[in-house]
Amino acid sequence: MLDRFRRWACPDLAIDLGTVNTLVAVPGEGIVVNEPSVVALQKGTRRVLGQGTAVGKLARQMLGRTPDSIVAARPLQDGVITDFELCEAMMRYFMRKASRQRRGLRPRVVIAVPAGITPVERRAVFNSAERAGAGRVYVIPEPTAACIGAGLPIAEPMASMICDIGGGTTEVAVMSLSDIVAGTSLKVAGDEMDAAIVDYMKRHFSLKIGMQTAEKLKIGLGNAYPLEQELTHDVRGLDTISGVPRKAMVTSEEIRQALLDPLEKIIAGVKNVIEQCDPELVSDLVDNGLVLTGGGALLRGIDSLMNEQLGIPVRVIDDPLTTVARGTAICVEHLAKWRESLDAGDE
Ligand SMILES: Nc1ncnc2c1ncn2[C@@H]1O[C@H](COP(=O)(O)OP(=O)(O)OP(=O)(O)O)[C@@H](O)[C@H]1O
Repeated sequence: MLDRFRRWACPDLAIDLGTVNTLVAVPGEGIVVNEPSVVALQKGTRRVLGQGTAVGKLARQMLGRTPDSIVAARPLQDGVITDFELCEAMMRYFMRKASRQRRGLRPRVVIAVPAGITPVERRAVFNSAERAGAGRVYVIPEPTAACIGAGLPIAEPMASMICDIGGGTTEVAVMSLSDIVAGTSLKVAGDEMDAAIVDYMKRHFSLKIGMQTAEKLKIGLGNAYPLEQELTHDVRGLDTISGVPRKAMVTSEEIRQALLDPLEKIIAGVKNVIEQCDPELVSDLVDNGLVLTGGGALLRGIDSLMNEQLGIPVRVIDDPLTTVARGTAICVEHLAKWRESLDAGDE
């Protein structure tokens, strides 16, 4: 009864703290916050603009376009907190936005983090969340949350395989009997794909473009496998020879070429995880295949490329950008059942 009242007064929160996007879900309400992991600051200070509200969508609009007095920064890189203070400010803003927090009541929070996180990086997550206003904090490995969100039968004595391609990290894991039996965290994901496009445009078009333009090209034209109808797109940037702004036309074949290197690294990581598995589990994978999730799973043809290279069925989950948040929310909803297996930060 008391627990029900506490949950009503101050709902528990599920947080997918991502390099590019942060999502917060509330049991019974679904995803209530889905915003970029960006904070805008007054240059030379640690003050978040707008009295702590220049966070997320508003701050993202400022990225790369800010006047000299304003800096837009990301508190996470490669899936881990690199700016503790900013992460705390960002979490405080998102948690306030998500909960009907009453004075003095602190929500219980479950946060999804990369499986390969170090003890220091993990401690930073607990500290940031607590200082941002959380009560009891638990962390769950992202691949576990992704498998739960994807509805994979992870409690069964058979292999379920997930590859979560985010912005900063790609998490690959094979789960059986509710445990990760083999896995890896690669620091190759959406950001590295954007950087590969920036590099390609410089080398092949003598055109300097920003990371946001590269991301737009990746989303608009990006692909991993030949398309039935190839696409083209105009791109604007700075001519690196003449030093003046210029337009160029890019094709989907060229973007596919640009993305070759990061995609090869991700596929090599998946192969490496399969090699770590017992032959019995490998034989399960032949039937059950690989499930792709995270924003990178939206890259056109990535399932076909992986299927061709790995020889197992590969499918992209519906709504891959929210899988981890949805899986974390299921844990929050059944916290009494999951509590024992979650990391509560007690040394
Ligand atoms: N249609 C698309 N095609 C290719 N990539 C996409 C598409 N839509 C989004 N992305 C990419 O997905 C990435 C963000 O995915 P996601 O929100 O899953 O990452 P994250 O959780 O913030 O990162 P991480 O898990 O590494 O901390 C970005 O790099 C974005 O450019």
